[in-house]
Amino acid sequence: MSTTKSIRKGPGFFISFEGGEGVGKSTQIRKLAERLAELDFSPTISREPGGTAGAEAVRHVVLDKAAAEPFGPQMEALLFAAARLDHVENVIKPALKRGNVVIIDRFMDSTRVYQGASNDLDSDFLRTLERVAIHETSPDLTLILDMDPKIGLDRAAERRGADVDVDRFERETLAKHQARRAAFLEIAAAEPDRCKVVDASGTIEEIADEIWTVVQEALGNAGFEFNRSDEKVHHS
Ligand SMILES: Nc1ncnc2c1ncn2[C@@H]1O[C@H](COP(=O)(O)OP(=O)(O)O)[C@@H](O)[C@H]1O
Ligand SMILES: Cc1cn([C@H]2C[C@H](O)[C@@H](COP(=O)(O)OP(=O)(O)O)O2)c(=O)[nH]c1=O
Repeated sequence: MSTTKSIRKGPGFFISFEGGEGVGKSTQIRKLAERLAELDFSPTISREPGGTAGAEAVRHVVLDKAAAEPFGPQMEALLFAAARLDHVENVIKPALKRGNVVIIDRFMDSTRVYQGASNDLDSDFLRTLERVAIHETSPDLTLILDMDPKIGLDRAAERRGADVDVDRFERETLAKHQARRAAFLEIAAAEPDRCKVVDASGTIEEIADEIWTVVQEALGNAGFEFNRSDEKVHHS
């Protein structure tokens, strides 16, 4: 374990992880958090929908097929936005203000991709909700983990075990998951400064190394200093 101290300048740094089901977001967030902790960055880690008591309550409802399906797409989009607003105000903004690195498992791009695919919602409505929910708190860096959704769904099924029911978004057809993959890649192409696409089909360590390279560079560009940035951080 490195004893290197990092020097923080100015506000914190906001990283979101995005991508389809089972692409390895939680696994990679854990890995990144370990490496940041070794440099004394003590990251704040959270997920969406969720992260506060209110947002976790929304999560419980919105990911439950039986409970949420009758709501329809508008109410669903409003609930995701409500959960996000609470999370931004009570967790994300305060942590950034303290100078923390904040890592969130899914954020506004998931709404753009998942709710944005609904033909019943116009883009102005979603844009307005996004503005209301996040204000100016958009990620400094978004890591889009990309791979063939078939592999991700198989991994997610394995993780869950055969006896547990799938959540309502995982149930959908492979074609829908392919369309979401394309939608995430479109966002990345439209916002190349914020979004970096990471090939998520390699081993856990290969992907973690790639993410670490991207994050170190982004933090460096944002004015964070690593006292010994050329030294590879030892991790087990
Ligand atoms: N690179 C990888 N290769 C093989 N299995 C992986 C890899 N990354 C994650 N997994 C496994 O796939 C499953 C889904 O990973 P997870 O990180 O929970 O994905 P997500 O958070 O994107 O849904 C877990 O069982 C995890 O251990
Ligand atoms: C944050 C967010 C998630 N979702 C969906 C995507 C996921 O299917 C689900 C969250 O489930 P979760 O189990 O957290 O995701 P993962 O499959 O990546 O481990 O909610 C939306 O539809 N809109 C949103 O704004």
